[in-house]
Amino acid sequence: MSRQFTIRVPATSANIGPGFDVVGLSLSLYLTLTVTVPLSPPPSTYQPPRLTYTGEGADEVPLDPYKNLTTRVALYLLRCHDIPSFPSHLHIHTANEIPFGRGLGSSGAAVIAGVLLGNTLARLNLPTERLLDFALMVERHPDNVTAALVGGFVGSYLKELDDEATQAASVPLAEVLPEYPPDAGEDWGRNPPVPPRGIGHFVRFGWEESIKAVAIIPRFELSTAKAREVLPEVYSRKDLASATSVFNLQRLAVLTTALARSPPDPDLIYEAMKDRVHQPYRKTLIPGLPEVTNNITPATHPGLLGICLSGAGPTILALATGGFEAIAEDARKIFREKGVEIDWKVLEVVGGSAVIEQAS
Ligand SMILES: Nc1ncnc2c1ncn2[C@@H]1O[C@H](COP(=O)(O)OP(=O)(O)OP(=O)(O)O)[C@@H](O)[C@H]1O
Ligand SMILES: N[C@@H](CCO)C(=O)O
Repeated sequence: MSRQFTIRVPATSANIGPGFDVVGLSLSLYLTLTVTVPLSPPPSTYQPPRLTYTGEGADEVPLDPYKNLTTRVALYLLRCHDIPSFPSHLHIHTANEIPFGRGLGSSGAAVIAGVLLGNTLARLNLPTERLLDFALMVERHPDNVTAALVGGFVGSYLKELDDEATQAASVPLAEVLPEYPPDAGEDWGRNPPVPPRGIGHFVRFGWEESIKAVAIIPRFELSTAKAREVLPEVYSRKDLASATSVFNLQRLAVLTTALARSPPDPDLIYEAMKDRVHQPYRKTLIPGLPEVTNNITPATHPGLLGICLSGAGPTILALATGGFEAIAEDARKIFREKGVEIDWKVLEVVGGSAVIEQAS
């Protein structure tokens, strides 16, 4: 006899141009975990989870449960609730459609899957806001994880915490997700830091359902860490006064409502999806980025609404109501001139994560 449940987490695109670290959109590519928990495992010795995996990232993802991001996050949640280890003889099969390191929120999805895995295994029934606290202890910008958890077009901020809570939320990642010893047994030493309550806050914006997302996905990986390293450590006073921050704030304020309007207005949205905070710096890592975003416009490509870098890149996200193939194939030509090959998909904006218990 066994208990079986499935966890399904969508891909996400963060930023949508001006909303750096603020907005995210959940998209119809999924990370799916099928979890089997034996109800009466052999009594003899403890057996750690057995991981199997198919799909995107299969050639690089660790199958050791003490090294894999999803299971390490699940163990973090369990240990914060005084549960020292996974149930014995657990089997977790992952089927993944979200490419790694492309700006489609693969790590955010893996973190949310881990939080939901811990929550469901231990039947903790934590509310969404508390699940988000745990996710934010691992992935410290809220845009991807919030959209992956709650779904849709979402804006989020991190609450200003008091000194004690700020310290608790800023512990090094190595303490949240320690390197477990290779001969991991029952005794892990002291428990990891429990997240303060109410770190992340969010709101779901409206979304006009005729708008689809064309993901133009270069065939190379770019880690978020590397794409954050190229951002300036300090923005100048001139940048903050006008050129950068006001430019982005003006556009973001318009964008959050413009994407809910029917029919969507391409002139308004194309301009509102421009950015000066992160994309100009990331072009050094993504050959063809400015050429694609400047040359594919509503005037040249009817149906296009706006175009931006997806998350930390290298994927380009085009929001459109039609003309998908022309948008993607013209982007392909521009990228090819720079020596970059791409794949593309038309994605829907979807709901958030789901956990489905199978009747046993
Ligand atoms: N399903 C998964 N299982 C385990 N680890 C994963 C999984 N998906 C992603 N990861 C880890 O996350 C890394 C990619 O994270 P990274 O933040 O660099 O990019 P991304 O999340 O795909 O893009 P972005 O944050 O810009 O949307 C992978 O190299 C891998 O280490
Ligand atoms: N807001 C993040 C998203 C990537 O995880 C960034 O652009 O770096």
